[in-house]
Amino acid sequence: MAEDQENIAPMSRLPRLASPAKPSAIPTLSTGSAPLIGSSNANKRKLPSSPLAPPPTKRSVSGSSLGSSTSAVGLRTSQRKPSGFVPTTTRKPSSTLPSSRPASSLGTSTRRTGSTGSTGSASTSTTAGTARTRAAAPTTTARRPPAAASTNTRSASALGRSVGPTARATSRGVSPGLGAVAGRSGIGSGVASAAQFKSHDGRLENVERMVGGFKELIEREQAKISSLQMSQVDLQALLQSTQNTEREARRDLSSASEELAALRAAHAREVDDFERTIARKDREKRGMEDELRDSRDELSRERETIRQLKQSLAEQSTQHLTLSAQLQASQTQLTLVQAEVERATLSVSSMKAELAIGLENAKKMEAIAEAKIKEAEKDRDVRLAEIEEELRNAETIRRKLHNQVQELKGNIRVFARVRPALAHESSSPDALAEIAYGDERTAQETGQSQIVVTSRSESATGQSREQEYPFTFDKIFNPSAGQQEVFEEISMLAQSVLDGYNVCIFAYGQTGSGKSWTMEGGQDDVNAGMIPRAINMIFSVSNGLKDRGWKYQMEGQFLEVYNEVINDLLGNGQFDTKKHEIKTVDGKVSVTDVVSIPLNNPRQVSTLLERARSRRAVAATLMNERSSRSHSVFTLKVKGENASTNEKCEAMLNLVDLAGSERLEKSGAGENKDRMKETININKSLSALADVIGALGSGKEGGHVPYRNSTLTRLLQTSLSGSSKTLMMCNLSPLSAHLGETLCSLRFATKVNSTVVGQVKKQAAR
Ligand SMILES: Nc1ncnc2c1ncn2[C@@H]1O[C@H](COP(=O)(O)OP(=O)(O)OP(=O)(O)O)[C@@H](O)[C@H]1O
Repeated sequence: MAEDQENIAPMSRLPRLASPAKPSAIPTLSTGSAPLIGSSNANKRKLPSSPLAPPPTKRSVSGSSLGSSTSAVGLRTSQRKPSGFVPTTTRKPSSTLPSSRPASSLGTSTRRTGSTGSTGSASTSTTAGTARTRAAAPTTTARRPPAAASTNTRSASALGRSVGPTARATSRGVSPGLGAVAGRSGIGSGVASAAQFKSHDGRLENVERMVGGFKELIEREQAKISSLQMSQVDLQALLQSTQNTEREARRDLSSASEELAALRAAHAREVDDFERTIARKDREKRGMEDELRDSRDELSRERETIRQLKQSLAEQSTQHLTLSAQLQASQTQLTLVQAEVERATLSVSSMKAELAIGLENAKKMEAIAEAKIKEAEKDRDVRLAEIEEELRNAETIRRKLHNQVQELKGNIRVFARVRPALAHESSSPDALAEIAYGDERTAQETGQSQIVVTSRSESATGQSREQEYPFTFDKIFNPSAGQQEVFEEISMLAQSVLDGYNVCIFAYGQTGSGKSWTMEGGQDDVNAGMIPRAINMIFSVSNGLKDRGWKYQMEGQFLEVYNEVINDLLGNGQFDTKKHEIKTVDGKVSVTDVVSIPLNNPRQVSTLLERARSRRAVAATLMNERSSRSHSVFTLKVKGENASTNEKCEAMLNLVDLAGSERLEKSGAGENKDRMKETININKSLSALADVIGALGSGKEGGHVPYRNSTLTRLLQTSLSGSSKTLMMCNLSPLSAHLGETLCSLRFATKVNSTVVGQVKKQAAR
């Protein structure tokens, strides 16, 4: 049954394979055999992947018969590209031509053929297994073509056997099968069966022919496969050897590379060493060059030195000759000198002996002299003490005499001073007044100086009238007298303050006559006025009196009387707003609330004067651009104490710069009420001063003296009383235009000069 089924199965398939409806069996078979061919072509299909594979057009041009075309294709391919397989297989030996693949493919194709043509799968499997076994054989026996041929023969016979039984089975099976079919159909139609048998036979023949063709084809393919396998083996061997060669080459290359790297490193090291060596050599070379240069320089210097030495040697040789001659002469002279020295040595010895005796005598004389010097020094000290005593006595006598002279001269003395004409005033000769001065010698003999002022005028009848006005004073200074000359005359008076006498010096005169110049003077030392000079002198004398035991304390104040009101010129602020009153306590006049500055040196005085000057009320008038419209009073209070003689004294020096004494119409103040008031007050105070002096000069003991008529006379009361020494400096203008005022001043001064005021008294400190 199984066998029948096996036989029937192929039969049922055959019509599909070679159906009469399909006139062309080959095309049908070729379609049905596609797997076989495809299997064969599977190998071929891989070939086109090779660059050497034939173009597909050629394959399509193959013949219409499958066997012939396939064979032709296979043959053409193998014939056309016998060597083309080598590279292809060489490239893809494992994928393109696996050793087991042909067998497998063949087996597959055989199986399919078997499944197509045979009726039993067992036989097909066996055939296939045989085919696989045989197909595998060429792999191992690839190098034995005859064996392959026999294998092909066996394969072919195997195929033949597999086909044979099939055919036989078919022939056997058909009959029973057909019989059974015929039997079952009940139609015993011999004609139809015979025709079918004939048709089957024809088909079988065709199939057998095709099988024969397939066999040939398979054999050719197997031969090709064998040759390919052989090529593959060769190629694999070649590949193996190539790989080995490559590995060796790589190893060689790697070792060569390592060697090359080592060589390069060594080379680099050598290059570095070489470069370092070159650099070192360069440095050495430069050093050597420098040394060479130095050596050359040294050599040239040495040569120069040698040349100079040679020259010097030549010169010295010449000198040597000269010196040798001189030496010889000197030696001769030395001999003479030595003889002389010997003689001198002898005389020195004798002189030394004399000197020793002389020294002895000198020492004795020195001792005597020292004793005499000490004696003389003692005598000198005694004498000095005597002289100092005499000096002190003389000083005391001098001061007594001085004061006696002052007393004899009278306690009010009058000096007159004519200022020089200023630059702008002496342009015309008529500008100056005619003023004559008495003889200097006569003045020294008599102690009185004369000044004569000549006044020229015309009478009503037109006759020229000339009148001389002579005046005599204690001292008259002409325009050429300087500040120092004037001060020398008043210094003894000012110095009296240190002896305890009140002293008052005031400058009187019209505006612009030189009062301020006389009292304060200019800024420099040469032109310094009476105030700074008197204070300097007092400081200087007081310092000198320190040796005689006197110590002095001094303080200064500076007041101004303006319009009968007292201003403190040393007060605080720009203007003095305090009201000051004059009080008389114990016969001493003092002013309330005024600043009194202790003075320790003359520099403080100059600062004080400057401060007072800046605060002083100065108003411009027609007469003098720096006209002072107030009286200024500088007071220096002096307290002295002598510890050795236990004497004490206290006195004050008043230095007064009076306001201008001109008449009202001359000052030009008539047009200005303030100026008029100033002038009235100035004239009032000056006339009060004249009245006081007149009263004092009247000689009436205990008579009334109008001190209270003006602030000025009240302020100067102490200095104007009989107990003080007073000096009036009458300042005069040299201008003819001021002649009238000059005569007025001279008359006022004469009045004062004629005043004899009591006895000067020394002020004892209380
Ligand atoms: N002896 C002198 N030598 C040189 N110049 C003098 C002399 N006396 C005065 N003068 C000059 O004359 C001018 C007037 O002098 P000063 O101001 O002293 O006059 P005064 O009498 O003080 O006037 P006033 O009353 O207005 O203050 C000043 O310019 C001063 O420098």
